Amino acid sequence: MTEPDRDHSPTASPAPSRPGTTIELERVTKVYGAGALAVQALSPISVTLAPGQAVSVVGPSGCGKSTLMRLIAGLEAPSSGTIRVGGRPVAGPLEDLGIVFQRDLLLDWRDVLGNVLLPAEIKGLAPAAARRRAAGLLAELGVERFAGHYPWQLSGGMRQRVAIARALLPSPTLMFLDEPFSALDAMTRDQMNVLLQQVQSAEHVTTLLITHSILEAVFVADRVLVMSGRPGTLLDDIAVDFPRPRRLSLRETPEFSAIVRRIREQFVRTGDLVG
Ligand SMILES: Nc1ncnc2c1ncn2[C@@H]1O[C@H](COP(=O)(O)OP(=O)(O)OP(=O)(O)O)[C@@H](O)[C@H]1O
Repeated sequence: MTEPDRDHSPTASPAPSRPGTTIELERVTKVYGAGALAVQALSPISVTLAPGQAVSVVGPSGCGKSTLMRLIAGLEAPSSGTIRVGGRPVAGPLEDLGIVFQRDLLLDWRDVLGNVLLPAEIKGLAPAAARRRAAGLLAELGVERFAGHYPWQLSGGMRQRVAIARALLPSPTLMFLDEPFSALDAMTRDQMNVLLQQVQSAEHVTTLLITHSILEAVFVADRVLVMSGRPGTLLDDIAVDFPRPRRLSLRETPEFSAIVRRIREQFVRTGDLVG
């Protein structure tokens, strides 16, 4: 099925008035297992993400990107160091968080609207307001015409749009995306990059995007964290202040290319990329 062709207005549904949430990491490490079988996934990482900031994390396979995300989300505990979200130490799974994975995990027996409304049912949100919010998000993501379709009737890109709408339904202040577009074809992925930065701006949600794609990392984010190979630590922290909304033609500019080159050069230096 082809992607719907429409103008994705970032103002299609009202942005929440709350700002995103601050994330602070102080000398966070993670070791899996013990003794001879121990795997040091993360070396000490210290970083602070500002409310509403869109941050990409890019790094070689196995460097601990997903581990970092799971630690911040409270799905696993760090081996040492502290993580604070909204000023409070993370002590368990965060509630005020929408997560999008590479596999969309949509329920095949629920239509699109039913999938998007799932968090409202789980959290006991007011049904009428939840339906209004769902309709606004589906419009913002360009899939409102598919509200009554089932996931198996949608393309991969449309399924991920629905997964993003579902993650954002309760208006979380945090959204984490772990390789959300890596299973999509190149053109759909480009389109999803444009859409994601529009939605992120409209929703003012503090966003963490885990990706292998340097182009995607730079295009979508206000800031790119570059990680070294395992044990992962921060090699670089780059501000990306191109105005929004961004168009794909941004990728052709010398300024964009300079940031991409800077990141590539780090990986060539560490031997994670052939120069
Ligand atoms: N539950 C676990 N038990 C043991 N080792 C683990 C566990 N989870 C991750 N690891 C190891 O920790 C390291 C980092 O894994 P992680 O999945 O965070 O990396 P990643 O950068 O997200 O990788 P990829 O880009 O390939 O998805 C890897 O060596 C992995 O094998």
